[in-house]
Amino acid sequence: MRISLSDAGKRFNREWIFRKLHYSFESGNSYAITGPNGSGKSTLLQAIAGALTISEGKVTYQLNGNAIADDAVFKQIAIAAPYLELIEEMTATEFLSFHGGFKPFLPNHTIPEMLTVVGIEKAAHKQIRYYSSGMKQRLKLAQAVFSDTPVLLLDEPTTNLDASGSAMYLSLMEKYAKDRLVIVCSNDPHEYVFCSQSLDIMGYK
Ligand SMILES: Nc1ncnc2c1ncn2[C@@H]1O[C@H](COP(=O)(O)OP(=O)(O)OP(=O)(O)O)[C@@H](O)[C@H]1O
Repeated sequence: MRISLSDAGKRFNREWIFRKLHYSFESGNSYAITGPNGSGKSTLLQAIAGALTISEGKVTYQLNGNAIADDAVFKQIAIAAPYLELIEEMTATEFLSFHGGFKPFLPNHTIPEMLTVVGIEKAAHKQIRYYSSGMKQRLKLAQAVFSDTPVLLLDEPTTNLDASGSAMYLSLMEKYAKDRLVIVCSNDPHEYVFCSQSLDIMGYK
């Protein structure tokens, strides 16, 4: 998978968040998008995900050398981000099962196994509304990381996680980031320690 931005720019009202961004993201690599609070990391990630229309330039997607239509892109991308809501009325088991109906999970991974890996197996049948913020974050990571997609987008992946949760996240990356295209938006070097490439959004103002 290859995601290319050419001359990409995004403006909210009169303010350019980023501009003249030429960059290609390729499978087998992990990228960090860095920059201070409010600099536009999440905005850029949303543009990469195809969830936000850019104001100028182009975002294109290629799988094995073939262009992917914009409306087929979502099947290729899994994302975990603070602004993406869980369905609070569901249990974690129901939520992952519902999600798996749209986007299959990696083969040979059952829902109980996924919940065990992220450490919330005891709450498998508890409604998400009663989860702590760290438990919700663990569920978001499970949903994204175990999706069978070539692209994995993570915005502030260790938000609300304790030390064991942060270690769990890094071991997930060690196991499930290889061969995929992973992009992490972060201010915290611990979250992107495994990334080989980094893009400082302040260079595109
Ligand atoms: N829908 C919107 N309408 C107007 N302005 C917006 C909108 N979304 C984001 N912004 C602005 O765009 C800028 C970049 O926000 P963004 O959330 O992308 O930054 P960030 O680098 O991810 O920040 P943080 O590190 O705090 O998460 C901010 O000034 C923000 O107020």
